[in-house]
Amino acid sequence: MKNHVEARNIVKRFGPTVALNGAGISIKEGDTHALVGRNGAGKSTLVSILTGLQRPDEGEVLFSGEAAPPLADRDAWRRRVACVYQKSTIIPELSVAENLFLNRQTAGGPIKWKALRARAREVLETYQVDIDADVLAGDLGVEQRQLVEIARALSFGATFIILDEPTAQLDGPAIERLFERMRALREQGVTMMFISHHLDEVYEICQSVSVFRDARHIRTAEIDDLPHDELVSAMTGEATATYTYRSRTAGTGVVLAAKGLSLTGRYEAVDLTVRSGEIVGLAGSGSSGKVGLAETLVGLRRPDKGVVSVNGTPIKDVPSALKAGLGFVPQDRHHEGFVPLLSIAENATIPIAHKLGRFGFVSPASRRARAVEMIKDLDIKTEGPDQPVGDLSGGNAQKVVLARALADDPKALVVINPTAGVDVKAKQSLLGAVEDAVERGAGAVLVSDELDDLRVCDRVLVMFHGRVVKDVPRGWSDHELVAVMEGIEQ
Ligand SMILES: Nc1ncnc2c1ncn2[C@@H]1O[C@H](COP(=O)(O)OP(=O)(O)OP(=O)(O)O)[C@@H](O)[C@H]1O
Repeated sequence: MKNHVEARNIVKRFGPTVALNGAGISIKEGDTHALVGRNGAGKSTLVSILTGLQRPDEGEVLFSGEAAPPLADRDAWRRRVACVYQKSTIIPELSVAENLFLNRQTAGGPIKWKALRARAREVLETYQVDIDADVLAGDLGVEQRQLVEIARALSFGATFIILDEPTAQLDGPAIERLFERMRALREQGVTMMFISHHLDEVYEICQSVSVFRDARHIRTAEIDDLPHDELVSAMTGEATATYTYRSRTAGTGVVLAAKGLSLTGRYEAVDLTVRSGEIVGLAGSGSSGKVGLAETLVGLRRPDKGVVSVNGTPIKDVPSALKAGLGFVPQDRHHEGFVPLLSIAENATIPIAHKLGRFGFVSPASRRARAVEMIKDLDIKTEGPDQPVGDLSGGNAQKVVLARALADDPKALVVINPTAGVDVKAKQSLLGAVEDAVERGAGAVLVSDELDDLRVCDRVLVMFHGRVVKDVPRGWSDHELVAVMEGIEQ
């Protein structure tokens, strides 16, 4: 079989950072090929080069043995390759039909809306996407948005699709549906590159894999020839021990409490207490209400009924929650998590600004010193504390968000999917940092779609259709927890 896609000897620099250093990839026609590597290894940079969004400083890209088109010829690129990005490129204010035909070269003249809608319906039908072309894209969930993006990609004629962490925001059943679709696409001859930090997914859906480390290509193998531990050591350059979950005894002081909390359409009648020295997990499927509940606990949402108190103080919004001693990692780090133009030092230390200097003055030196400490603790890959967070790789930006939540030595901590987009090894430092904070006396709520994250919890509250249905103590099996999450068992 010929190679469908090849990148050879790619060098890409961003100022002093070498994001790709002579790296390459070669993907066989019809393969679903994984690209794996630690945060900052250069995966997204390769994606931007393979999709013609960035020009490499050196090296070349070939499609079916032919040189890639000039960067300016967007349509020629769209016919060869498409990408479903981590961050949706769908425009929420437009309808699904408009999104499908966005940027498409038309014969000129005014847009014919009726014809456009009809063509959109045809595209959706061809690719078996069961979504109304007239609805606003902003009203679609993550899963549906991805399907629209995939249909859009295929309708340009692309036979190579890159899926950049497509599962990061999906729950278990939605991931399975995505995999079903990927298998069907593969049967139709579509070649795919799949990026994920979940190695079990790589083993489930891919036939071959390339590993990048520190801007270089390390290894390519058939998936069956590369056992899990070898894959992890290719990624990290060392043997990595499995995480040891620590045991602890909760204190008596309640640091976070909710009583009779309800928010119409999201969750109902929730009572919750978190004590100092304990981690309480919140688990449930996408529609369980867990994220809505967590967002209420931090003051991002106002409940219709009930009260939340942090350290005994009732809160009404985010500032009052922070003042009462809360630290939190939001679900959508791109919107609420950090300020991209500010440096790591500034982002990571915003909540401790009042502690670092006297009379409200934060000395750049102490801010820098604290940031350097956090960069080391959380293993953030960066040029240094003065680098803007917007320039960091996705996973490293996520670490800055956690660093910020922890900076003020919070009494109560609420973290929503803190390890999303974070590599295998870095996950351990993040979970370790949460466990450290709890050992220092904080109480934490950890909301996660990942069973491995939930294992650090002393108990897990499982939500189903807006209600807490079970309080599961430590020591559960995957099967047991999933059965409760899916409403099969109580
Ligand atoms: N626009 C930019 N300006 C400066 N540096 C950048 C820019 N984009 C990427 N980098 C740097 O290039 C390196 C590679 O980043 P890249 O986003 O490709 O990593 P990644 O493998 O996709 O990581 P992740 O798993 O966290 O998404 C990182 O050190 C990053 O900080």
